[in-house]
This record gives sequence, structure tokens and C-alpha cells, in this order.
Amino acid sequence: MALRVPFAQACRRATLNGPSVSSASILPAYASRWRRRNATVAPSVTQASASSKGPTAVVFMNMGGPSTTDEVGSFLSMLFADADLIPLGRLQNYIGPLIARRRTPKIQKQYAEIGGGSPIRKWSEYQASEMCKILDKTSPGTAPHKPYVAFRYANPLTEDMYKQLLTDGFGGGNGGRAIAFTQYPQYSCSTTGSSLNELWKWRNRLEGKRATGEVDPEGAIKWSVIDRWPVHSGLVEAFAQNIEKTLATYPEERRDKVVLLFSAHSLPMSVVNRGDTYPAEVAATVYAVMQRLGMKNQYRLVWQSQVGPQPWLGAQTSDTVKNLMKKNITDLVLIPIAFTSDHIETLFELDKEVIGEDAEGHEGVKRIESLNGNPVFIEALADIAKSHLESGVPCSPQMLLRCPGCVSERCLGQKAFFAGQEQRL
Ligand SMILES: C=CC1=C(C)c2cc3[nH]c(cc4nc(cc5[nH]c(cc1n2)c(C)c5CCC(=O)O)C(CCC(=O)O)=C4C)c(C)c3C=C
Ligand code: FES
Ligand SMILES: [Fe+2]
Repeated sequence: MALRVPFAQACRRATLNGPSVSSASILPAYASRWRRRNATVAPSVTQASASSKGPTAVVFMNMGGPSTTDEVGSFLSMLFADADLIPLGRLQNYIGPLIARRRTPKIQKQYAEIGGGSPIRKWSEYQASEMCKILDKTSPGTAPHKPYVAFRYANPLTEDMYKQLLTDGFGGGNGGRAIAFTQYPQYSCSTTGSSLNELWKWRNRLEGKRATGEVDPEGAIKWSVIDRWPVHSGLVEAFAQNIEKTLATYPEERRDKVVLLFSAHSLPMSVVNRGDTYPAEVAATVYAVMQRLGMKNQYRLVWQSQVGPQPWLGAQTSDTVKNLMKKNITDLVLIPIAFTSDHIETLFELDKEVIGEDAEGHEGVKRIESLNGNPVFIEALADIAKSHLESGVPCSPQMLLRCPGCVSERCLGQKAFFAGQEQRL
């Protein structure tokens, strides 16, 4: 049954610039109302057909990466300007560009060594468009599904994606539905949280009261969020199959003794101690994959890619490999578990530094293929989106509980905005 909330009531709860909230404590109250409905969307976008509630925009959110070495400078300068990732206080706009400029030559060399750029744009565009083709068949009621990519630090940037949505007839008085689909399976405020804060910022700039003047807020885009999917069965299956494929390359008598090293991008301990959910969610993925594999092999979750001098979550991937090699444990499979396509951390850090240098290219040390264009993985993405569309919820209940140590006004406003969208789905 359709949920139609009177416009005035919707506005009291969620103004165009997000509902006015004075404290984080009211946010969980939204969560209790989520499961009681089958929601619908206003079928007012120009392309909508009589029988469908579509079109539905599906926006893949990720950090992005420089497609060429020339883009490394701007990628790093956006990354170091992001206070949700690297908080540098009042000096952010001064120190951020300085650090970015200093790191650029070193990181450019790394991208040069992996073929001249990050493949993340190619994979994200492919995954999004293949997923939409599947969704058109499995969820005809919300078709057509239109793929978009919004990166945080590289092209296509969130701002450009939002403008494209408006050009394509979503929002701007037409209404229409868009799903912000994080491509980080495990939620962190430094990754998905940052992308959502950016999306909320551009929503306010391009569709907020100040931008649209008298435009009826019912004509703005109705957003909902897929904010985490750490133990989705299709994700777990895709990882498990890739691990099995790699294990099959070892002689049978060695296979069950291979140690599985699940490697995820680390977090500064300050972020862990703030109460970020990422470490627990990464561990949940690891455990689910191990259960699917029948717990046959020994395994560890280890952490890579720490930057700067402050303490980060360990044990470090590189130290772990060196340590195991010293103990003569030389059959090791590295499994990048927190990113769904190849990136500098797999192609450079794991392949060249960890396997090539720490393990001295030992034939027993291998990495599983990244998910990239894996059809099992793309089916999983379509299944996650379909379930989300059927649920009618604006986001997971978990998204509205802020970190115990969070003092960010951006987090507060962003979460209140997306929670308020429930009235308008
Ligand atoms: C789940 C993945 C990631 C988390 C969590 C994450 C947190 C995080 N990262 C930094 C600092 C940097 N990350 C950089 C690159 C980078 N980070 C991730 C993923 C996560 N980061 C990826 C996939 C990449 C590479 C992108 C690619 O093109 O392949 C960089 C830039 C590279 C460098 O200068 O070394 C920095 C810096 C922090 C501080 C952080 C948690 C707060
Ligand atoms: S830092 Fe986690 S909710 Fe704000
Ligand atoms: Fe990172």
C-alpha cells in the first residue's frame, strides 16, 4: 500500500534543508517507524510510465581514484581537505594542500607502476550499469533504473553527479527517487559517512531552499540510502568463490594448511575509539566468509595502508606476512576484504610491496582476485538494491546512531536529513 504523507506534515519533519534538530538523541526515534510500510515514490519524473514508479536513479558512492597520474594532485588535495577523513582543525585549508603537494610525487610513482591510474572509475561504471540491467528485470515496478557514480575525491564528483541528475529530470520540481548506494560494504564515518555528508551538502546547495526559492519541496529528489551490507550472502559467496579458486592452485596436500590473511584498510585509533563501526563490520564479513568456507583454514584479519605518525589499528598486514615467513609459514593467501575493486592498495601495496618485497615473491604467497566485474558480485548488488526498494526504509536503523564520540554537526544534520526522507518516500 502506498504511503502518502500530507505535504505540510512532511515539511514539519523534513524541511528542504533537513529537519531542524537540536540533539542527536532524537534520531533513534525515527528508526522504530521504519518497518511498518510498503512505500512508494511520487511518479512525477518525466520519463515515468503509467505502470512503474520509476525511473529510479541508483548512485554508486565511493572515494574514487585518479584515472591518470596527472589527476593524483587534485585527488590528494581533495582527500586531505576532507575533515571527515583527516580532521586537521582550523588549519585544514592550509595544512591539507601542503601535505597533498608533498605526497603527490610519491603517490604518482605508485599509480605509474600500476598502469598509470586507478581502475575504480571503469569498474564502478561497469558494476552500476550491469546491476541496473538486472534490477530492470527483477524490480520492474521501479524501472527503469539509471546508473550514476559519485566519487568523493575524483571525477565524477558528487557535485557533477547531482547536476547530472537534475539535467536528467530528477528533482528540480519533478520529484523522482534516487538511492545512494555505498560501495563500501562495511560502514565507516571516514568513508561512507564522508560521502553522505558530501551528498547532503550538494543536495542543500542545489535543491535546498536557498537554491530553489519557491520550488515545491515535493518536487525535490527523494533520497534513500543503502549504507552497509557487510554480510550479504552474495558478497560472502563472491569472496568465498575467489578464495576457493586461489586455494585450488596449491597442491592438495598443502591446501588446508594455507593461512588466509584478510586485509582491510586500517583506521587511526582515534577513529576506532570514537566508536566507528567499521572494525566490527569488517570482522563480520570475515567471519561470514570463513563460515561459508567451513572454517577449514587458519585465518587472521589484518590491517594495511596506515598513513602518518599517529597510532593505527593493527596488526599490520606487512608485519604479519614478514612474521609468518620468519616462522616458515609461507603458504599465505591475501584477501582484500573491504574494497570491491582493484585499487592502489591491492595492485601496489599488496602485489608489489607485501608479496614482491616482504615475501620476496615467494610462490606460496598469493592474492585473490578483486571482485571487479565478477557476475556473482553484481547479482549481489542487484539483490541488495531490490531488497532496499522493497523495504521502503530511508536507511538502516544503525545509520542513525552516531558514534559515541561524535561531535560533528555535519553528521548530525546529514543523518537527520536522510531519516526525514522516510516521510517522503
Ligand atoms: C574501506 C576502505 C578505506 C578506509 C576505511 C579508509 C580510511 C582512511 N584512509 C585514510 C587516508 C588515505 N587513504 C588513501 C587512499 C585510499 N584509501 C582507500 C580506502 C580506505 N580508506 C583506498 C581504496 C585508497 C586508494 C584509492 C585508489 O586509487 O586506489 C590515501 C591516499 C594515498 C596516500 O597518500 O597514501 C590517504 C592519505 C585515512 C586517514 C583513513 C581513516 C580515517
Ligand atoms: S563521526 Fe561517527 S557519526 Fe559522526
Ligand atoms: Fe584510505
